[in-house]
Amino acid sequence: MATDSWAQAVDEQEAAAESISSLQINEKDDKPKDDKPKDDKPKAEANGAKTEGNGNKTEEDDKDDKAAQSLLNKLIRSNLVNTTNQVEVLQRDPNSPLYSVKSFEELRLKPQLLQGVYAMGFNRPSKIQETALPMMLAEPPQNLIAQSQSGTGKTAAFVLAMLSHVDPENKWPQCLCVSPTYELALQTGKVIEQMGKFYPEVQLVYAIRGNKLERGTRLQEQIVIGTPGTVLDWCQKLKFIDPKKIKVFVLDEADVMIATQGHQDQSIRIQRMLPKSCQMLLFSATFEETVWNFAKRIVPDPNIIKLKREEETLDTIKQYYVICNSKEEKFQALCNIYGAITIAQAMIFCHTRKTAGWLAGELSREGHQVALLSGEMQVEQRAAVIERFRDGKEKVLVTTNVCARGIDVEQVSVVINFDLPVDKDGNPDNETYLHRIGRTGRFGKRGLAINMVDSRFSMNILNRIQEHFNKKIEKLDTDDLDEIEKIAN
Ligand SMILES: Nc1ncnc2c1ncn2[C@@H]1O[C@H](COP(=O)(O)OP(=O)(O)OP(=O)(O)O)[C@@H](O)[C@H]1O
Repeated sequence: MATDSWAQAVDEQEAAAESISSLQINEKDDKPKDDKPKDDKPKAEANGAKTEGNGNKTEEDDKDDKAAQSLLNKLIRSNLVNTTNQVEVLQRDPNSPLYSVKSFEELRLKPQLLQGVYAMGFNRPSKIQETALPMMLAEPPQNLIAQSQSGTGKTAAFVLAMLSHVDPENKWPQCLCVSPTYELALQTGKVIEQMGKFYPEVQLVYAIRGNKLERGTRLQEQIVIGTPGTVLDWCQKLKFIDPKKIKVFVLDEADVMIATQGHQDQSIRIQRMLPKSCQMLLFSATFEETVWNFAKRIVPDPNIIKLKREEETLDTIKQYYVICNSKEEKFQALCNIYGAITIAQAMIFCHTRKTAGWLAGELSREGHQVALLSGEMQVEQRAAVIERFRDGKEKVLVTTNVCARGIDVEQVSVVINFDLPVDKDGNPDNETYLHRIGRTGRFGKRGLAINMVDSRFSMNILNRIQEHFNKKIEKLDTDDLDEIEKIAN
């Protein structure tokens, strides 16, 4: 599909890739192992708690790590790594974000919650769960700003923290969790319901548009999950919640809550109503530097879990790019991919509603079961589309950025960037890129991310994304079916 007009751009691409390889070598040689600024040192680390990437390993730990690594290598060599036991293998690989040395029992969860965790099929905590939970459950409560790769169990971590902190005897809201979208609030609410299944004394209420309560209501539910506007109304105007009684405040997808003007105003106004003693927990897979600094300013004395740039991408998600010359060629490439590999479910991201609508139409004509989701739809409609997709009623979801974050659908094996994510100034939107590709490869599953490049401009965006994450994105020729087949193995 590549044409001559692309030759130069491809050369630039390959040159960029080469410079990435050499960058990697330099990074290893020159960069200090821990590049966190000194004052970022988590309090809990000082207390002896283990945090990601700390240097306090004992010889015994090293031996364990080596043994785990050697077991992993053996398993890989003997082809035992398949999708069913992959999570288990990753949980024993010290380099994986799913690695843990503790069991859920050791995290001292209430028996009802332990039962909930096991009923959800979780065997061991992930790295973020193992690291963040002791910090979140410590007494006196400590604030936390935490970053961990997409799909590594952040939601489960802060849900367990909220459920642990609730006093079921007290019939009023004690934990407040704010999500950027209606769909995400619903999804997180589901996790609270599942995890709290054996803890029926704890109740949950959704502060989302459409949930109209009578004036004068005083909520009895201990956990409130919602979107910032409605939560603010419930605290301030309608007084359904007494903010002074809130013990835990969670900002999910914290970077977008801070970076988006409207969300930021509302979140800060909510925060100002909370008591000084209220624990603040901020979670996201991405924190751009300025947002990170802002977060540190608004959260008093926080514990910090931060990824190094090269840790942000997941090795379980293989990334490719395809060169095309028009949207029709991109569509053809997509058909070739579908013709060559079995795709359980796919999410396809477009830059505009118009392209998304066009693409959904073309895919339907080809016989695919397609769902279309874009920003102009009513939130309830959007939630219904996601629910159908989650249930497998449609196999392809064509969407814009509205769905880039947080949505957790295990069966998504491929993410296609039909258009690469750019911000309003035409620069690469690295954070959105990471969130989009993170819709696949959930909790150790393998995933494919395929980027469609259709101009010199988008080639440049792709190069800059590679440079940002210091991660090579391989070229894929979608005219060669054997080559496509290979990437799925
Ligand atoms: N310890 C665990 N063992 C097995 N599966 C888990 C565990 N923790 C979470 N999961 C599952 O992994 C998937 C991803 O988890 P979750 O949605 O919490 O990730 P996340 O880090 O919040 O993702 P995102 O960054 O996309 O918001 C979910 O389907 C969840 O049920």
